[in-house]
Amino acid sequence: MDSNRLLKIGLFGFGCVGQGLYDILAREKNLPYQIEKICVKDPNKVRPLSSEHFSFNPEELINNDELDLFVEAISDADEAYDIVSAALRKGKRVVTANKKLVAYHLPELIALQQEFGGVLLYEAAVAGGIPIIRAVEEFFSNEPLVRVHGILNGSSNYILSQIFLQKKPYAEALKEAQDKGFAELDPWLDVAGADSRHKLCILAAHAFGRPLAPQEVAFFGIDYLGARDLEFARLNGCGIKLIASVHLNESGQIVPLVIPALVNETDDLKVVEQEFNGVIAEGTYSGPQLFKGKGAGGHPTGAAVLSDVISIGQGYQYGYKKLKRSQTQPALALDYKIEVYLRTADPKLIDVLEFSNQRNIEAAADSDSVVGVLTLESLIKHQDKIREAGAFIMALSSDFVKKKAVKQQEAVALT
Ligand SMILES: NC(=O)C1=CN([C@@H]2O[C@H](COP(=O)(O)OP(=O)(O)OC[C@H]3O[C@@H](n4cnc5c(N)ncnc54)[C@H](OP(=O)(O)O)[C@@H]3O)[C@@H](O)[C@H]2O)C=CC1
Ligand SMILES: N[C@@H](CC=O)C(=O)O
Repeated sequence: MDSNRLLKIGLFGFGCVGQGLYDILAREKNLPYQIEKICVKDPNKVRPLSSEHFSFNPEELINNDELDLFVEAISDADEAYDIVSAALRKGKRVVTANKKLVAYHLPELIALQQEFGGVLLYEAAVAGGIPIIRAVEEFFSNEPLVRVHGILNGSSNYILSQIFLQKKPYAEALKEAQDKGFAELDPWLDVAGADSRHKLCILAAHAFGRPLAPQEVAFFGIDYLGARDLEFARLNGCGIKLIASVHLNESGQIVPLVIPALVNETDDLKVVEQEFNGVIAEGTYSGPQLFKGKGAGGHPTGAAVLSDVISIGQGYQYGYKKLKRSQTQPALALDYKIEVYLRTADPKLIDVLEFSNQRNIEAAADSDSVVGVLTLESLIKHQDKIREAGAFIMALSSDFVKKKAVKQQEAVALT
């Protein structure tokens, strides 16, 4: 292939991410890439480009052999799966930003690449503009990682910043995250922790050679955060961040979890505000390194997609080095213990969870708050009950390790 030739891109999706990529390519005129055709869904939508740029039929793009590579940036993970797997079956090169698609189908997507000779990159799917997949895949390819943890969802981090720094109500902050294009089409994915879970599953494959199925990972979010929880955090001199974390315990078993956590002033993640993400990759020898950058938004995500486009154009593909080297797949460390705070209107939930070292923090007319120790098994098993009860649960530290002194809380009136 002529290395100076303009490479033609077939783009799926022209929302926040698709337009972000388009805009960057329009500004960076020296790059030998051109978006040739864009597939979207709604024929009645008013577009910023003329109609000849668009198609409403994914197959028209997939079957167009003049296109050199594809970028998939649509909002529907199931339809994205159809598009990406069809393109890989034709041996095409594909870049996707869709974390749910990758988290649910990674082993199959790897197999499709091997069988048909296509390539799939997805840097934008985890932590937006931060090159964290490339860092754990390449920089840490030989150094064992102790832990990877951090803030992987820009919308919920934006909401928490607005609540803590600007004292805005939750609903207003969520609306802003949606208006700015940070949130998923279904924002439950962001605020309930499901989007962070998808990203954690992908990270675990590259960091520990252990692709996690989303069903294996317990997830909790900020959707039930209330005034009493904010007061509890403030009383302890802490903020709250939505943390996704994965590490191996002393027996080599894996501990994945998504859960809000208290962060104090000395926590490296405390400085990560607004739509930024922060990921700490802790190498056995290199120690902890904080990667901080914009986790959502058209330009940061478009830039990550563009980096993949350029890399794929230059022949790069993931080596899945740790995955290929791993002899056995670590089991979940079900007996792993984690210190948490729980506030619930259903006192029976506290009994069901089987806390150890339980201490009562507050008994109010409408809810009880306790701190204590729960096992990973209890969190996995009872996560639906916790959600259904509308309870708010958070870890007492962002790495689940450092013990925190928790002050007794006076009853505070809900505002
Ligand atoms: N927003 C962000 O900051 C980030 C988003 N992502 C991921 O990137 C992807 C896109 O997100 P985002 O740009 O925010 O989403 P938007 O909702 O802004 O845009 C989605 C686009 O997908 C198109 N679309 C939906 N279904 C289909 C379909 N079946 N066929 C063709 N086109 C379709 C829509 O078409 P139409 O215009 O006709 O409605 C729209 O153009 C998602 O997977 C998201 O999780 C990843 C990182 C960051
Ligand atoms: N909705 C996501 C977008 C990027 O992945 C987020 O808020 O982080």
